[in-house]
Amino acid sequence: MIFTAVGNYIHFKLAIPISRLLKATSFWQDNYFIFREFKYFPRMAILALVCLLIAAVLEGFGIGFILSFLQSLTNPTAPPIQTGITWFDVWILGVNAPAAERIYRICALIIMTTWLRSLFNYLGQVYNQKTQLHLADRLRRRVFEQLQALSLSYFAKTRSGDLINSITSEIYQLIQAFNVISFVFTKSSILLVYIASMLLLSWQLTLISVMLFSLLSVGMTTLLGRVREASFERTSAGSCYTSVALEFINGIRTVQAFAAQDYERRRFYDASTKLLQSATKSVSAMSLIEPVSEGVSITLLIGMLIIAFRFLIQNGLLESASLLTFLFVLLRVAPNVRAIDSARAQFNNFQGAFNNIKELLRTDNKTYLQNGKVQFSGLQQAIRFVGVDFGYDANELVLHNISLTIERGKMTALVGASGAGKSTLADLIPRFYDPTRGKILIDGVDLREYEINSLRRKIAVVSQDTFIFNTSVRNNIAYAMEEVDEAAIMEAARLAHALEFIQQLPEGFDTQLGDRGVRLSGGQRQRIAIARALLRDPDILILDEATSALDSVSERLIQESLDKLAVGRTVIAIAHRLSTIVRADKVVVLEQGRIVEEGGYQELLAQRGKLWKYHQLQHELG
Ligand SMILES: Nc1ncnc2c1ncn2[C@@H]1O[C@H](COP(=O)(O)OP(=O)(O)OP(=O)(O)O)[C@@H](O)[C@H]1O
Repeated sequence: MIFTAVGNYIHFKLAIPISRLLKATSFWQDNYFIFREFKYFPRMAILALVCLLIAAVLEGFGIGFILSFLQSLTNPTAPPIQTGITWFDVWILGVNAPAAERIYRICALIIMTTWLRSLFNYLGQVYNQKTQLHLADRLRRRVFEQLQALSLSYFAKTRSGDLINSITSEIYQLIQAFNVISFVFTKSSILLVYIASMLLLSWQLTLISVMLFSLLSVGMTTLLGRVREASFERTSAGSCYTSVALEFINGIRTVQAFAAQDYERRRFYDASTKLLQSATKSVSAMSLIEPVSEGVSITLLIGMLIIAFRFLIQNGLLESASLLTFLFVLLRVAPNVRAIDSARAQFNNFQGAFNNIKELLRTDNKTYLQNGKVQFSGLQQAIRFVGVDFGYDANELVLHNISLTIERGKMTALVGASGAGKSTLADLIPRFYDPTRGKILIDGVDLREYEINSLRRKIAVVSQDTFIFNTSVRNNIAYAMEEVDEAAIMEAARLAHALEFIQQLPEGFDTQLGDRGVRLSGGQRQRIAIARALLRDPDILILDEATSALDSVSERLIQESLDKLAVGRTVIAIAHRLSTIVRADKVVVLEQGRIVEEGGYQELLAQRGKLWKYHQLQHELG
């Protein structure tokens, strides 16, 4: 018991000096958000630990048997090593049997423990890897849920390259870190067993070894700090590299059109060089750990030998044979200590990834849209904006004191110069953002009280930048809808005047559209978007420059379809071309985020105000 307690104490001293232990405590607290994931697969994690622990204990037994074997060979007349457990000593070790038989028994035991250790090591590794893969899966899901819950403003402020880097490379690194943790666990368990056997041989030498190796570990802390620092730099360089690469790929047309290959090459090479430099720094710092650790531990071993010889053997406190055996064990201990130091270095190397994922999963510094409970079954009367202010940045308002009523079944058009805030105003209705001040009521209920998905399911938005997924035409039109009638998809495509070009595609509705719909023209993408909106049969239809990418003939045809679709629905239309909104029931003119005119189209024209000016301008420009 005492030996185990001392061993435990010494083991911790050896593997993690006090200062590191304190840091480690805060480390567990800091990273609890990741460790708590283990509760979802406790059986696997526990099995991994138990198997690795059994393997470590078996390794200890193996060493004990080897020691016994060596002793039997070098000094056959000496009394055999015994465990003190009578049945084990008599029946297994055969202490009463002749020397030759004892040697055979020990050989058999060495072979058996080696095989058993290998088996448990294998099982431990399998469960360990499985645990890590499950952990990676859980973390990926958590990150995804976090991204789903975040307000759009977060995405406006964050580089997509950073997010992709977190979801891919950083999570991978984090899992590598867990690999290192289990490695340290295994090695520490083995060390514990070694230290117990060292204590049996000489507690004085054990104490000195533990103190010296602890000093070595403390000395390593400075080096580990450098590794940690380098890891943060590498994470940031990795994010930057992914962002640059992503922008280059996404913007390849613009890059080529502006003959910006040299400019992009410089950006890419810079990012790649920074990644190289930070990775080299981290590798150099890490590579230093092993040789330093090796040099110091060999020096310590020789020092031990001198101390033992000078003080213990000469004073008769230790026999030479015991010293040799002790050194044999110590020689096996040293590589384990070095391995643990290296693993600590590697672990520090992953700190950047830990911080990155932790930062991404933090909830206290991000904006979320609060979900309501009221199910939205459809607009009954009107959408009312009451004194709404909004700013993407709280200090810089984009909309000022908007008070507006959008009546059910009517078409409301938003008109104004570029940047006046039309799209922003429309974005508040499906709650892409919440007002900074004031409120929006639907049938008298605050928008925030509605269950967000029930609300969004009744709204369709056709915007200027349509996102086309890399899947078939059919799946793009019926995006995220299950069990949709084929005839309904065809009808939506027909109404959006998309049927003509879809039927000419090589595989019709089954044609894969490529990343972001690169295989379609701007106008074709817009038609797919209109078909997508029509298929949803929405209650509220937001058309934000929905026909801007179409030629005038297509625009007229689709406008007719949209007009038909608009019957009985509430439509909010944003258009620069006034011809598309002449049938609007109400026109709202915005200027620098303020409503400056509101009324029927003809009525406003008659007033010869802002709308009339726009009208005149467009008329003059033809
Ligand atoms: N995601 C965003 N983050 C920060 N500012 C934004 C964001 N989107 C728009 N803005 C700013 O808000 C203001 C209003 O933009 P908005 O897109 O609503 O104008 P708009 O009237 O629809 O213009 P356009 O007719 O050119 O589409 C602009 O000054 C714009 O720079």
